[in-house]
Amino acid sequence: MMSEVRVRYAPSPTGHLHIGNARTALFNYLYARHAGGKMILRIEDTDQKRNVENGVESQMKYLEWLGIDWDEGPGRGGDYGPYFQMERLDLYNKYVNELMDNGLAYKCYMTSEELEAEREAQIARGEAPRYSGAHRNLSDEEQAAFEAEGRKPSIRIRVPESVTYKWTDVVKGDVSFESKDFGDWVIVKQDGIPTYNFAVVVDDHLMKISHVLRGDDHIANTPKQMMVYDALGWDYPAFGHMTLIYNENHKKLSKRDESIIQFIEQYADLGYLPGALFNFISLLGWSPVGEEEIFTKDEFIEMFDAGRLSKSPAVFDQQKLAWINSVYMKQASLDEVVALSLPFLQEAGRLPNALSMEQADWATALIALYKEQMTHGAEIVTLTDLFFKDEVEYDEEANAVLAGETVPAVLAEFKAQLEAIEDFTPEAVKAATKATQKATGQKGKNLFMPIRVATTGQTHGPELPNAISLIGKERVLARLTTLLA
Ligand SMILES: Nc1ncnc2c1ncn2[C@@H]1O[C@H](COP(=O)(O)OP(=O)(O)OP(=O)(O)O)[C@@H](O)[C@H]1O
Repeated sequence: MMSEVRVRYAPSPTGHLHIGNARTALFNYLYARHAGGKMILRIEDTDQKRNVENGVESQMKYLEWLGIDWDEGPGRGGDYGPYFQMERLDLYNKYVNELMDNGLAYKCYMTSEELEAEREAQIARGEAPRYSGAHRNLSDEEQAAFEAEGRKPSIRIRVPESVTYKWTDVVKGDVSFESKDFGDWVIVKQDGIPTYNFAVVVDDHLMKISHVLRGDDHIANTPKQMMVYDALGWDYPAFGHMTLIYNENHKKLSKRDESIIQFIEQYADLGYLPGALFNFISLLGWSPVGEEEIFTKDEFIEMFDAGRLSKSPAVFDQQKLAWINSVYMKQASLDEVVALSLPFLQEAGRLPNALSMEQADWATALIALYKEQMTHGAEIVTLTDLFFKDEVEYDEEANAVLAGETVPAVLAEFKAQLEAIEDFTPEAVKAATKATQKATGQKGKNLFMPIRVATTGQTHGPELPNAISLIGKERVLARLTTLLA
């Protein structure tokens, strides 16, 4: 019987969740859910200098926002809270001691200055720098002397001399590394905290992880981790190293890159829909069979096949994300799109926070007008600019339309028709347009373009009678008066 599929997403809380991290989390999630297995979240917080405030909360909050959940953990604020490595130090120590007792790990007292000098000398000799093994075989007396000097040891694993570490990677196929290319490396730092590559192995083993799926920035860590599996007599999990997500300048997305909008939180704050992000990220470095690109989460779970993971890096294309989000906005109900967009109009001071019934109806009609073309919630503010100001600006294209010979007659008639309207509804505006056509003999482009441009300042835009009705009688008449003066 195949053992249960158990995967994990293991971020360091050194920043916020970006599109690249989220892709790694999401593929683990799809892999687990497709196989009916388990997903585990583990926070790798041992590099304490690099941890940022709220890093953990933010990682968890935006995984959940995306719809990625996990199955077990000791809990922090809930049954399924993640595992935290800093809460597991005793466990790591137990295995460090086991290796020390077996002679597979040892104390090294070299200072950072001594290590640096060793490195420089190796580089000067044209050798690849690596730990020389100087403290591999210290006697008890030598160790005691270093202790007496007040030196604090780190602990290094003994790397075997000529072992080939090879595995069949879920993504990359056969991969191998030679042990001779590694010096004995540190498993416990001088401050007593285990290093990443050691803690990961203890955790992956104890958490019974069956498949380690991570970004290929980790590929050179895998042979080191295999050394720990071997030293502790444990079986390896399957490894899969997914290609990374690059930005449009072909640089790896990194938590520290502030030049592009790349954090999930930023997209949530801009009024993107979680389902759209989930859909978009699922297509980064993975493709379903066929041309279709819009799928629900359940469909992705059903279809997911690690054999279709791409072998070349995927580029994060913000325009494609905007397009996918616009598809989701079209599919969403008007209520959902209003709930998503209205707060942006309120934050921008366009509408009060507490709306009267009339204001709420007006805002709903306004948002409905743009629902089909919006790419995200925040965009409503710029899209609807013309509804909130008295004067509109006419650009070159607009002025060219307004310079038409028959335009003054059309606008004068239209203005007269609007003045007579009592209830300024889209239907009434439509009727006024018809009446203008009759009175002036102008139709088609010659009728609609001057009216559209004069009232909105734009040559393209949403449903015209609705837009004019929402701009309001007073403002529309003022615009026409200014133009006709
Ligand atoms: N650009 C990326 N594309 C895909 N996966 C990534 C990318 N960057 C990181 N990952 C993956 O995200 C997971 C969490 O990694 P980690 O928390 O170290 O984030 P990080 O973004 O690499 O951090 P930093 O940029 O600060 O080094 C790892 O599996 C890593 O391989």
